[in-house]
Amino acid sequence: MSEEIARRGMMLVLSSPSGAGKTTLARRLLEDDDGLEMSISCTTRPPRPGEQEGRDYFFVDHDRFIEMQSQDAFLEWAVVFDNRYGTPRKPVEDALSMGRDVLFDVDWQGAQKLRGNAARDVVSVFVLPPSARALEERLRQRAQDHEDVVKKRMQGASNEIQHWEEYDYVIVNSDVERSLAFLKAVLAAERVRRDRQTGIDPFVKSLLADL
Ligand SMILES: Nc1nc2c(ncn2[C@@H]2O[C@H](COP(=O)(O)OP(=O)(O)O)[C@@H](O)[C@H]2O)c(=O)[nH]1
Ligand SMILES: Nc1ncnc2c1ncn2[C@@H]1O[C@H](COP(=O)(O)OP(=O)(O)O)[C@@H](O)[C@H]1O
Repeated sequence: MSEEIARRGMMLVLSSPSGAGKTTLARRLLEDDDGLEMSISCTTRPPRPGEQEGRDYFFVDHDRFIEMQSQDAFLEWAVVFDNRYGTPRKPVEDALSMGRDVLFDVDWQGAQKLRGNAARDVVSVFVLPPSARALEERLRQRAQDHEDVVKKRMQGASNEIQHWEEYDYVIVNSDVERSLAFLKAVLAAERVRRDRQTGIDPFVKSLLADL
């Protein structure tokens, strides 16, 4: 059984313009997959209604964020829509060393930095909205951001989408169930990549020895 064979954990990176649906997809994927854990970022952005400390983000003030930067506590960090966002280093390193997979919801800058640190371990997926109108509707339907925040995110969408070609996989998120099925397929296929299965070589050797 392939489950018994040791392998390195992967970093599954999801990016999209704000509102395309990556948070929704990430939550669903985490519910259905025990081998995957979320990298919870720190942010200086204020919490939205319903967001929980330690589940959605660690909400920190600007000074604390700068302090963490100076302590090298982030695997990567970036400024997005005037706020700072950063990936705490330790939980990711611990999970990967235990062969667990880690899911990241980061922008194109974060994806570039993670690839720069560990290209072999990164599998990246870009999520596109089916249309500009759908994106705007989703941003408004979320109804948790003020109008000027929605406008800023619509304006930022083209900038984020410019980077779609840097990603391994691209999913047009028309229907959540369909997109989720694609994401699960990516995860399943990437888990059985030969070079990710560190235990496959000794396994094959012992198999051959028993023949
Ligand atoms: N580089 C980087 N980007 C992040 C991090 N956490 C969140 N982001 C990105 O910051 C952007 C804004 O996130 P957020 O304010 O939660 O709004 P959302 O786009 O509607 O989910 C999104 O593109 C996220 O992917 C992080 O730790 N590092
Ligand atoms: N495939 C989809 N079809 C319709 N609405 C969607 C779809 N995916 C997400 N949404 C909705 O769009 C809004 C933005 O989704 P969210 O996951 O918060 O996006 P992101 O994390 O990319 O900013 C939410 O209200 C969510 O319920």
